[in-house]
This record gives sequence, C-alpha cells and structure tokens, in this order.
Amino acid sequence: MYSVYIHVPFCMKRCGYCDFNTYTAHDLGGGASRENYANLAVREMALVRQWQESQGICEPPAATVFFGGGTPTILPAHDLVRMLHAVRDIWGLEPDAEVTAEANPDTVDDRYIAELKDGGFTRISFGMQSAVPSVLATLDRTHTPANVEAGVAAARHYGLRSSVDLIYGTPHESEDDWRMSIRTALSLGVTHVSAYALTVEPHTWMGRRIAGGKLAGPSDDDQAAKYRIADDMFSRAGLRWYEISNWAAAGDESRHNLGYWHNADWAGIGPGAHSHYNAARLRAWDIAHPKRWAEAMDAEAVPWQGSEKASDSEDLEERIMLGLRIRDGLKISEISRLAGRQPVEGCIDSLIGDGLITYDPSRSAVVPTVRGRLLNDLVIGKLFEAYGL
Ligand SMILES: C[S@@+](CC[C@H](N)C(=O)[O-])C[C@H]1O[C@@H](n2cnc3c(N)ncnc32)[C@H](O)[C@@H]1O
Ligand SMILES: C[S@@+](CC[C@H](N)C(=O)[O-])C[C@H]1O[C@@H](n2cnc3c(N)ncnc32)[C@H](O)[C@@H]1O
Ligand code: SF4
Repeated sequence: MYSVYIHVPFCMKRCGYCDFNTYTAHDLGGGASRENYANLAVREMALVRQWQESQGICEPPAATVFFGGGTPTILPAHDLVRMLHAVRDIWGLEPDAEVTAEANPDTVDDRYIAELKDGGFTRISFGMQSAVPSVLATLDRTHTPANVEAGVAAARHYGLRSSVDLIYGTPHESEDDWRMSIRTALSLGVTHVSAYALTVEPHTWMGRRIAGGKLAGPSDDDQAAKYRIADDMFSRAGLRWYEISNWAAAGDESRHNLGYWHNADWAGIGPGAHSHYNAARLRAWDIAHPKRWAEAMDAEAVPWQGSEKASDSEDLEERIMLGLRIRDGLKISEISRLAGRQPVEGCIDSLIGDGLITYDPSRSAVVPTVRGRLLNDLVIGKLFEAYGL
C-alpha cells in the first residue's frame, strides 16, 4: 500500500504541551509563508516523484492521503484541495482512497468543510482533546466544546467521516473529567477516536513548568487507570481498539494509520515529514525548518535532512514494535522466518502466563491484552530477548 503524508507546519498559537514541528509566524523566509505553502508542497511532490522514478521505488496510486500538522486547516480550503489534486496528478488516487485532514475545531466552518468534501476529502480528524473547559485551559486550547460539536455535525452533514483526538492525564484532570470527555466524544456519534496519554515534552512551556515545580506532572498510575476507563467505555459503545491509541467501529479504522503500523510505503511531504519505503528498507526525513526546507528545493533535489537504510536487526525490531501495537498482532511465524530462528523457548509462554499477550494459533499471532498494551515497552523488550535482539 502506498500513502502520502503532507505536513502543514503552521499554528495560530503554540499549545504549551506540543512539541510538533510547527510555527506561529505567517512567513518563515525562503518563500515558506502560509500563502506560498501549497506551491512549495506541490514542488516537493514533483521532486519526490522524480527521485522515486530514478530509484524504481514505490507503487502508486495512493491508497491514503493524510494532511497533518501543525494545523492544516489554517490554510484556505482551496489550498488543501490544490495539494490533494497534485497528489492525484502525480501519483494517482485509488477510487476509494481515504483522504484525511486534521482540523483544529475553531478553524473550520460549514463552508470550509463543504469545500473539502467537494475537493475529494473523505475524513476529518478533529483535535478535540477534552470536553472539560478547565482541562482545555490547562492545555492552552483556543477552541470550545461547542466548536467540536459544530464541526462534527458539519462533517456528517456533508458526508465526511470524523474522528476526534483526545488527551488524558492533563494536570488536574480528574477521572470524572476524563469520563465526561469520553461520553461527550461518544455523544457526537463519531465512530473513530484516538486517545493519547499526555506526554510531557521537556522543551515545551508545560515541560518547563513541570520541571520547575510550578505544575504537577501526570502520574503513570493515573494515566493507566484512564487508559482502562477509555478502553472499557469505547468498547461498550462498539468502538474496538485496533491500535494502542485508536478505537473504531468495525470498518471505520483509519487505513492511513494502519499503513504506518503495517509497515507500508509512504512519502512524507513538508518540513520534518518522514518517508518510509519498505522494500528498500529506506527511511528519510525532511529538513525541519521551513525556510531551509524551501531553500533546499532550489537545488532541484529532495529537501531531506537525512536518510538511512535499516539493517536486518533494525528492520526486525521495527516489525516487532509495530506488530505489538495493533489488534492484528505480531505474526510469530513471519518474525521467526525473518529472524532465521524460533523464539527462545518459554518466552512467549511466560508473557501469556503474565497476562500480557494472548496467542491466536490460527494466525500464529500474539496480541497484547489491555495490560500488555499498558506495559507495551516491557512486552517489546521481552520479544527482543526472545529473538536475541
Ligand atoms: C500534532 S497535533 C495536530 C492536530 C491539530 N493541530 C490539533 O492540535 O488539533 C495531533 C495530535 O497530537 C496530540 N498531541 C500533541 N502533543 C501531544 C502531547 N505532548 N501528548 C499527547 N498527545 C499530544 C494531540 O491530541 C493532537 O490532536
Ligand atoms: C499520528 S497523527 C494522528 C492521527 C489521527 N488521530 C487520526 O486518526 O486521523 C498525528 C500527528 O503525527 C504527525 N505525523 C504523522 N505522520 C507523519 C509523518 N509521516 N511525518 C511526520 N509527522 C507525521 C503529524 O504531526 C500529525 O499531526
Ligand atoms: S497541538 Fe495542534 S494546535 Fe496545538 S501547537 Fe500542536 S499542532 Fe498546533
């Protein structure tokens, strides 16, 4: 499967917890302004396609396209549509391609959503984060719960699928606050939810306040309890987990997300975007600063900061880590074939005995339990040991 990720590195305001590659300035120099962004992204697509052809790499058409950020919806809808049409012109799109835009709830109105729909988008991922005003304030969010409700309703009206992103474990968020956010997300009628444990990034405003003792950091126990609450409430509502942080009604899983965990091929377009070519085992990442990224394209070359080929053991490690994040699980027979050996005797049985994984013999797959999802690093470490990695 082939996918395209397009990064839009602009936000109205930097949220205090966020360490993604995004900027609040309108113009970052070198032509990298909000106004000129679509032109630059289209230019990169052409350079990437030239490079792919020179390498005989990648199998278009694109099955999924994902606009992430930053805030893609900070740009006019016609810019997003123009970039999508460039993807279609350069690589082609499968007839039922999944095309997602991430949207901050206070950046879209009915007209904007209608333009996305007309332009070929099929899905919107709203950055809801919480339904509780005090939690939204701690997260420095600018939107209100009403913005989320209106956005999801408009998406439904125009026939787009919606997902919401939630964050749990924000300082001062109670378990009842978290239940309220989940209940609200479910009451919107969305059939896909991503719920992320708040990660304290050291170089952010929130990270500095926590390090300086001005704000209490999240606790592992609190986040683990909230993960269980989420898994329980989503499952009861018919949304099954399909990846550690993602729940969906059957058939509403995001194919783009699944592509990442199934080790598919994708081209990353935009500052800091990552690309991944499975057969060549190649990973590449774009220059992160938009000005230097834009200037690098003046040399008619892909604007990469670096690239590397994964070794046999790195490839195996990556497959193990990805497989242990998804409900499809890790295919032991496939890993053993690639590793050229069977797992050390007793390793898998002891993980089953500890309630961390289950084993599905019909598919030779190990699947993490809720406990195993919470202790994912431990399970990964044990599987590495099992294969002598
Ligand atoms: C990079 S943002 C882009 C989407 C959009 N700008 C927004 O915030 O609504 C994608 C998602 O990453 C998650 N995220 C960002 N920083 C995080 C952090 N420090 N811990 C947990 N989740 C985070 C948020 O849930 C957010 O919706
Ligand atoms: C993992 S996606 C969230 C998906 C969303 N919850 C959904 O289900 O549609 C969140 C963020 O990851 C980052 N991201 C995703 N793919 C990327 C890539 N290929 N290169 C760089 N960043 C990427 C972007 O910042 C994006 O906003
Ligand atoms: S969380 Fe979203 S809106 Fe906030 S700074 Fe990060 S990318 Fe921008």
